[in-house]
Amino acid sequence: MKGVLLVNLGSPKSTDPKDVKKYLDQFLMDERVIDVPWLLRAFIVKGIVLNTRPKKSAEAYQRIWWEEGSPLIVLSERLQKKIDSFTSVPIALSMRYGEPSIKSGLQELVDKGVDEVLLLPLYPQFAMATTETILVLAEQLQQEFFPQIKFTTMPPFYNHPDYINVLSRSIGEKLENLDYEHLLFSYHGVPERHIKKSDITNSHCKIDGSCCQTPSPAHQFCYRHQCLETTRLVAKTLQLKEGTYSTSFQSRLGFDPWLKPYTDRTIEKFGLNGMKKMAIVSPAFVSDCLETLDELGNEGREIFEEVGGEEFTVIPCLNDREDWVKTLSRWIDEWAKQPETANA
Ligand SMILES: C=CC1=C(C)c2cc3[nH]c(cc4nc(cc5[nH]c(cc1n2)c(C)c5CCC(=O)O)C(CCC(=O)O)=C4C)c(C)c3C=C
Ligand SMILES: [Fe+2]
Ligand SMILES: [Fe+2]
Repeated sequence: MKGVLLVNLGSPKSTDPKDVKKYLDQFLMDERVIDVPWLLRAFIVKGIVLNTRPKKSAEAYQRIWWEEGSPLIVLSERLQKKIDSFTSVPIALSMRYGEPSIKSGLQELVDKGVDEVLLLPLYPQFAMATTETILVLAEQLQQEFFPQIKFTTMPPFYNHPDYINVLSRSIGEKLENLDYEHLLFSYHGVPERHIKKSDITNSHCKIDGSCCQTPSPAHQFCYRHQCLETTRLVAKTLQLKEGTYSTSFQSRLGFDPWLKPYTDRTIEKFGLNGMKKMAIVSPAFVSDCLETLDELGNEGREIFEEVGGEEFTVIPCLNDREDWVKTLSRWIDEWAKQPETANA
């Protein structure tokens, strides 16, 4: 029998700094997130980051936490429940870090008689730190605990016409009655090194002005290309005028170069240049989370207002909006109708 595992990033169990520390430890010790040799990673994470960041991050989580729990988890659960009501395929929800784990999600499906699983990472664009780490862990778990399971993986949907239509509609609805000067597409950043590591041609990705616009097999795994494509396709769908929108990358950590331009500096530059009204959307996430609610909704707004900006509109993620639920349900049903596949 076929079943689906939706996988999102995960959040700490609570806003207690101890739980935040445990979550950050699991997250940042992942070799696909901080991709340096284990000893150096342990020194950076356990010796430096975990001594300072949990308190600050816990305060940020406190600002956005809901009565039911972490927004990212609550919104992912709502999405799962709604998809469940549209399709007869069993659907489980897991988080890559924290709970519910990928192991428990697979067990839930196996207990229902599932032996063919569609892994559906809830990330539109491929990244080593998101999609790849989910697939690697799922395969490890399969080998160790679930040898009877066959996996199929949903490819990144950054340019899928259904996704682009839903995303464009969600943005269009917000912009319709909004007086704004610029729409910023702000994607979660990654270190530039990650882009080069994922380049299957070993030579294409220069992270310059043009590599992501030059066709290449590297783009199957190029996070930067995929983000720029999402922006381009939405702008085309909404007929946004050149110069009224742009792309930036948020949430950098550490001192290595990350994808540029950086969102915080871009917002600041806009305000310093006299912009008064801007809107921002974050299509690397399908569920609102710390990075949209606090980093954009609080910190981003503060930066803009400090340099003279007046209106800062954060467009929500797709969350559990009906057209998104129906799109995912349709993708799932289409996959479920296909004949059984070999182990992917
Ligand atoms: C080296 C560090 C990080 C990389 C690389 C990275 C990539 C990456 N992350 C997301 C999605 C999310 N990240 C979130 C939080 C978050 N991310 C990092 C670090 C890296 N992310 C940290 C340390 C944190 C924790 C918060 C903090 O302390 O500031 C979240 C929010 C989680 C939540 O609970 O709401 C999401 C979602 C993507 C898509 C990505 C690469 C493309
Ligand atoms: Fe992150
Ligand atoms: Fe590229």
